[in-house]
Amino acid sequence: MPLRKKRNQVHWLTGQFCDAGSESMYRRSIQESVRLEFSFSLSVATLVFGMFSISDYYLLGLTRKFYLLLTMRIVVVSLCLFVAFLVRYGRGRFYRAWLHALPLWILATGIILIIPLRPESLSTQITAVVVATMAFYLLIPNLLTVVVFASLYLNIGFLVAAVLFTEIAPITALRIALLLIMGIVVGFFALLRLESLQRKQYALLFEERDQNHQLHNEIAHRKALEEQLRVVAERDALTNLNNRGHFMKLAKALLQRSQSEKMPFSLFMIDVDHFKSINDTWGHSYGDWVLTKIAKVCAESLRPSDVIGRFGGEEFVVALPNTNPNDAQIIAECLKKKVAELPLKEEMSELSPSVTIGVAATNSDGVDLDSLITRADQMLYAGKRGGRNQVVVCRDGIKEGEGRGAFNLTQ
Ligand SMILES: Nc1nc2c(ncn2[C@@H]2O[C@H](COP(=O)(O)OP(=O)(O)OP(=O)(O)O)[C@@H](O)[C@H]2O)c(=O)[nH]1
Repeated sequence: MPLRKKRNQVHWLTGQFCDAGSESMYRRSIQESVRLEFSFSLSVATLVFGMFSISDYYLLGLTRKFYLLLTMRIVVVSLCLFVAFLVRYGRGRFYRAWLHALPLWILATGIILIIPLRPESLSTQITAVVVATMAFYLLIPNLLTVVVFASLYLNIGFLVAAVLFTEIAPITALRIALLLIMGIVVGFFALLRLESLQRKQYALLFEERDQNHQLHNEIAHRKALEEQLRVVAERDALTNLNNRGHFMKLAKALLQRSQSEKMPFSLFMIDVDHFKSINDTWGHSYGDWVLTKIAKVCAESLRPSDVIGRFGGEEFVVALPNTNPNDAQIIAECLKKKVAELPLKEEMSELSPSVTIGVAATNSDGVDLDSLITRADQMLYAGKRGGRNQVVVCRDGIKEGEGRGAFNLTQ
């Protein structure tokens, strides 16, 4: 049998979970409602018990027996109401589980005590005992064992009192006993069914909650996987920048938007100078480290609206929407400066990293991303040919100047 099914198995005789852990968990979950229901049912039952003083008065008048009965009823009602209060509101040491059993025994004692005080009312008391037994079972749910013992005490005590204090024939005693047994049996099976149904319902709810939880975890796991896949599909593993494909997608959208809004758009091609010699001198892992540092400083120097990607090898590409050539040059110069100031590892102290940046800018509708990249690439190679470590700007296909200071703004 699967473990969960075994844990949720309900005992045929007690109506409780066979597994102690499940039972105590179930009890904890219903504790508050049991306390509320119990104190309410008990208060109503004891008040009804107290109201029988009216019939006592009509039958006995203001006699000694009436006063005795009245005193007994007042004591029973007061005690039971006090216990009902403790069960409902008692916290910590003022609340104990056995408080649920106590008032039932007090009430049962009260009912039994009526027989010696009013033996002539035996037939009425038989009805009262049957009704009280049913009330114990039906109005006080989730306490089957408590109720079983209290009802046995009530019924056996009542039968003994009836035999001792009334002069009934043995056959009548037997008939009363059978009637009382009937009440107990009906009450017991009614509550047993209720107890077992409630637990089965609880187990189903719990199972459902369990499955929901598993589903929730599964969804979270799939989302994390999706996110990982997205990162793999969109990001460059070394620098964590957009990879070439994703960059192209984002940059195309930015260019289209700039063109539809009639705003300028600029593009950088950035290439690390003499990167091969870095690899050759310090090894590939140091080369990787320098690449990630440069990628980081570039990404951090840009505006949130700009998009940067690794184009391949030691080459990066940046799309700058709403950026005219003048601003693009200022930004590119700033990037170049930051790369030159990069703090490096101690053993690389003689290295002064630099980048060459080719900049292409456009204002017109007809230019597509690929031709802009080609232009920026041409500027980059012009910069490399011109001695590296410089920014070369071209706008709308017209190369404006090379390096700092050689920048012509004429369109
Ligand atoms: N460590 C490392 N090296 C790479 C990576 N991608 C490309 N490279 C190396 O980068 C070097 C690029 O060399 P070149 O194309 O000759 O360019 P360069 O040495 O930077 O010279 P210039 O660009 O002309 O200044 C090659 O040696 C590649 O192997 C990478 O992800 N990690």
